[in-house]
Amino acid sequence: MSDLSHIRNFSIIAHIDHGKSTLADRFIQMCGGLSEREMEAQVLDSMDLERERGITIKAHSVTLYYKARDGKTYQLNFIDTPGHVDFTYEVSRSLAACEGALLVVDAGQGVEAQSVANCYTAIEQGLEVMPVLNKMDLPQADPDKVKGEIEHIIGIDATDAVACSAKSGMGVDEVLERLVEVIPAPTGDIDAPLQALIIDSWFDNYLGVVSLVRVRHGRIKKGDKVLVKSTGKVHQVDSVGVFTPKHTATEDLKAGEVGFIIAGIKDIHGAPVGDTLTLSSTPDVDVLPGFQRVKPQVYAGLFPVSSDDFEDFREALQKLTLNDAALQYEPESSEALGFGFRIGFLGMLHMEIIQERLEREYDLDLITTAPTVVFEVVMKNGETIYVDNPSKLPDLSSVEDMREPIVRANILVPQEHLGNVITLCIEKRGVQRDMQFLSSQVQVSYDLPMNEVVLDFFDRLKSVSRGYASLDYSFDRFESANLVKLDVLINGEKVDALALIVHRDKAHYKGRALTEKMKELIPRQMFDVAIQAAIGGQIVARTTVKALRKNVLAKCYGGDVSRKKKLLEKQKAGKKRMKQVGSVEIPQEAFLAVLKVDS
Ligand SMILES: Nc1nc2c(ncn2[C@@H]2O[C@H](COP(=O)(O)OP(=O)(O)OP(=O)(O)O)[C@@H](O)[C@H]2O)c(=O)[nH]1
Repeated sequence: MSDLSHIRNFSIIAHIDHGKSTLADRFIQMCGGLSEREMEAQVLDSMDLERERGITIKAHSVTLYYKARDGKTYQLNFIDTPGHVDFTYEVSRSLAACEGALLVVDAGQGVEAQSVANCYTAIEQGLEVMPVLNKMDLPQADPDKVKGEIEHIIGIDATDAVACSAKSGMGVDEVLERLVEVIPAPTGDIDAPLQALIIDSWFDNYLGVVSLVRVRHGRIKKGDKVLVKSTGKVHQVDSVGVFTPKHTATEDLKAGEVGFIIAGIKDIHGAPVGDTLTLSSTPDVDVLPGFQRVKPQVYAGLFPVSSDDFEDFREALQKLTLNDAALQYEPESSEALGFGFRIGFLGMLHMEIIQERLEREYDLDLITTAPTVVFEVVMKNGETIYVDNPSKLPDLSSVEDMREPIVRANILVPQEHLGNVITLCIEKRGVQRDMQFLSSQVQVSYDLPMNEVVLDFFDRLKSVSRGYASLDYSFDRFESANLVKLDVLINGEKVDALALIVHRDKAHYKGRALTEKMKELIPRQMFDVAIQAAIGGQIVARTTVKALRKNVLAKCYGGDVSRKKKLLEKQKAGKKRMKQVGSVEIPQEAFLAVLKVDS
């Protein structure tokens, strides 16, 4: 057996904004991974979008060398995890590479649902969880209260929780000391045949596919012939190394270590996440337990505003999937919007990010249709189909049963906001499953239709609880529901891209609210525009956008050229995201009007 006692592999579990990135930056600073100049704010959140939104999406790793008080130098491999509920699946992957996890809790804010869920995952995977109280510099920090919450809600001992401030640096050395003390060293045999788990793979424009791996046994070095177990393909290793966080080549990667491998693999499907690597000389090595495949939860159609952009759009999607295995798409054609793609997303945040990347990085103008979940439809002929597009719903006369996805949602909320949260859950057709009062917070679970949750539930929950409630949810089952298709007609023409699947009890209300909202969003045109909502053949709501009477420019005083120009520019910018449907110009917002009709 080899000596791995100097290695610590760990992740940080934290709710969004509790300070994970700030703490990681401190670690990097203290362990000298980067010079002061290179120490750009929040190095781990490297993607522009991530930085702007201040959230961590992709799991990365950093290898640091920490000289502890016992005089020994430890190799710390920190695997980053995303904090947002849409990306929960990436968490369990990152944890699979670790022996321990730091549970970072904002000492002013207390425990939040997302960290509870991730903590349970860590405990299930057999990790040592070490609580850390962060933001101790804040006046509202209440360590005793938060320790109590960690013990009550999560059920781990928090008496020895280390208190620190990632921002000021206070107590951070104590966090590192405790880390090497309580998190176990990995086990593994350097002399055994190579067995390595792919934690993540991404496409780099210069390097090709880069895979982050955790080596269980054996060693791997440049020039080795590596075998990808699931594909059976052999590739020659071009380089191995670690992120310090700079991309740094090393001589080899050994049992217990975490680092990257580059082996001339063309696309990420050639190095699937959760797969096992070995050497071509030892093809019989056992496959390590992998990860559950992620399934998209939300689907939407995306269409280029100009049909000339279709091929560019296809190429952009191909490139994005190189880095995002969760992204799935297939061509879709709509009578109203022409050719585009139906894309599956993990959640609304994922959708927004992809949309933004397509527009920013690939300079595409796209129209997105209202997102929908997948419905299970049992046909009278016994066949079961899955519908991810309302306009593809079969005629109800041939349908035996319609089923909608139900999620189990766990919500943590301070008592004073509980009433509002319950009201919201009832409004969203929720069924209460459990409620527990814990010191200052209440933990409630609800079964909720996923359709109600993915669209705006999270935002509503935040607003009814003044930001204090937190949420974690996961798919539970399909359940029969009285669902109907709500069609929208513009000047008497059904617009397929505006169709929705809704609960029958809410269909009339939704139809009215939707047509009202669309009336506000569709600009006045040279003629009246009638907006109708219909269920089956029956019209349930109608509004009209009155024809435009005078030229907008007439409003400006004759001489004010700059103002005129501004107005024209504004109109032009607004135009970019409009789509001509029949004779009517419909703006992007009108396609997403359903997201704005509740409350
Ligand atoms: N006062 C104070 N603020 C802190 C401390 N640690 C982090 N912050 C601030 O809290 C905010 C969130 O910190 P991040 O490190 O970005 O949080 P995160 O958990 O990484 O968030 P995600 O990347 O979105 O998961 C930032 O504005 C930090 O400056 C601390 O110890 N004290």
